[in-house]
Formats: sequence, structure tokens, C-alpha cells
Amino acid sequence: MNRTAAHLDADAVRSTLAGAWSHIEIVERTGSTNADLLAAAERGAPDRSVLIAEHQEAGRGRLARTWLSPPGTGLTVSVLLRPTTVSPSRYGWLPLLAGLALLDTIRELDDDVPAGLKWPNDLLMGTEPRKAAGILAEVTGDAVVVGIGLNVGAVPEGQPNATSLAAEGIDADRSTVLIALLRNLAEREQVWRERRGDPEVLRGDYRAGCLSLGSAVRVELPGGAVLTGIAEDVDVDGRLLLLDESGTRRAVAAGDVVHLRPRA
Ligand SMILES: Nc1ncnc2c1ncn2[C@@H]1O[C@H](COP(=O)(O)OP(=O)(O)OP(=O)(O)O)[C@@H](O)[C@H]1O
Ligand SMILES: O=C(O)CCCC[C@@H]1SC[C@@H]2NC(=O)N[C@@H]21
Repeated sequence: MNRTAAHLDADAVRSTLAGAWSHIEIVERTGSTNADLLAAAERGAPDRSVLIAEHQEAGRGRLARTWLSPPGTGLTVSVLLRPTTVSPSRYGWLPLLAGLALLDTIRELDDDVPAGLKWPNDLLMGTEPRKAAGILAEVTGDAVVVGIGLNVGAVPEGQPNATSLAAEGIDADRSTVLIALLRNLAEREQVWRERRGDPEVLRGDYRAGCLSLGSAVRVELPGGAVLTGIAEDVDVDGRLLLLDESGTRRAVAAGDVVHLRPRA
């Protein structure tokens, strides 16, 4: 049986997560759950609203890139957060926090599968790490929409750097994965918010889960400039701290990075 092709179990998703999220909507199809939830935020949609699409037809990634999610194979979900206790300068942690929730979820499903985060927004899986999920955080006013695309079943065609839970040996149905992911995301975000965005709530786990840290990397900036160095750490605002060959430390924000690759 191809369990990933089935529709989500909407009743199970809503009833299990009712305490953690204020409003959960599952739509059959849309262009982009992030675009829809940003528009809803501007119309006053409540904190902790969730939008899930069975079919997302114009998924977007960072820097106007495309996120592919063939019907029935993956999860496309966005959450709207109004973390009013947290300074907006700290919102750079939200994609990293969502990455940790993805890692929590993978570890619950199978603790042995190699998985880690690539700063700022990718979940990589496998012994030769490939991308299984991407995260896109977008701000409007006091609201942040955090969108997650996760490959559960088949790997999208034409993406040589992609993998999926199934391709890495995790046989789980989409509803189970979605419920675990949204539970982990709510738990981590609630603690972070209660601690007013204190980076120390997340930094230890992020250091342990991020494959980029401690590695030699090549960072391409808009306009073509390239930085190389060791990705040392993440700062209080979730920016990557890069130590270059001359000993200079630079902080780079997610929005300014075109590509981050291992240094050849
Ligand atoms: N379902 C998918 N699974 C895996 N990768 C995908 C999927 N859909 C799109 N992509 C890839 O994700 C890219 C967008 O992600 P992002 O902006 O983080 O770039 P990246 O290629 O992952 O990062 P980098 O260039 O820094 O290595 C798209 O350009 C596309 O190549
Ligand atoms: O890898 C990336 O650059 C980020 C991909 C983010 C994809 C998710 S799918 C749900 C939400 N809606 C979108 O249009 N994008 C995000």
C-alpha cells in the first residue's frame, strides 16, 4: 500500500493538536500556504493559526525559488505566529527553531537515520546528506509565517540533491508525521516565547544538530561576492558567524545568503 498517497486524516490532526494550535485549516489545493497565511495575517488571523495544503501548486522557497511537492508525497504546512514577547531582531531564530522541530520529529520516528540541519533552512538526511525539508519564514507586521515543506514519500523528480523520509527508510504516514511535527514545533516555540526569545533556549540543541557548524564553508552573497571560512556558531539573532582566513569574524543573516556550500 502506498500510504503517503492517502489524504491526511483531518479529524486526527485537528483533535490531537487542538490544544497547541488555535485554528487548523486543511485545504485541498492552493498556490502557496505561506502566501495565503501572510494574507490572512494581514486580515487579522489569530496567533497560532495553521494552514496545510494537500496539493501546493506554487510553493516558494528562499529568494523566490520554487518548492516542489507532488500531490500526496509530502507535507506543505505554514504556521502564523505573533510572538509579541520576542524582539523582532530575534525572529531569525524561527527557521532554526523549525529545523529543530523537524529533527525532533525524525528522531521520534527513527533515531538511527543520519539527519542534521544546514543553516539556515534545510533539513538534510542520509549518509550522503541530501535535502528532505526546507523552511521559509516571512514577516508581515507583528506576524511571522513559518512554512515547512517535507518530503515524506517519493523524492520529487529532477531534484538531484533531494531525499525523503521513505528514501531514507522511514515508512510513516503523512498524518503521523504532521502531528508529530506540529506538536514539536508548538512545544519549542512556546518555550522560546515564554523565555522572550532567549537564544540559549535553542542554541545548545542547534549547535548539536547543525551540520554546517565547525565546517569550512563558502557563502555566496547577493551581487556575487563570496565569503569563505569556518562556520563557527550562530549569534543571538540566529545569524551565522563566519571566521575567515584573516581571522575576521562576520555575521551573515539568512536573507543575505544566496548559497551556502561546503568549501571545495
Ligand atoms: N521537494 C523538494 N525537496 C528538496 N529540494 C527541493 C524541493 N523542491 C525544491 N527544492 C530545492 O530547494 C531549493 C530552495 O532551497 P534553498 O533556497 O534553501 O536553496 P538550497 O539549494 O537548498 O541551498 P544552497 O544553495 O545554499 O545549498 C530550490 O532551488 C530547489 O532546488
Ligand atoms: O528550501 C526552501 O528554500 C524553503 C522551502 C519552503 C517550502 C514551504 S512548503 C509550505 C510553505 N509554503 C510555501 O510556499 N513555502 C513553504
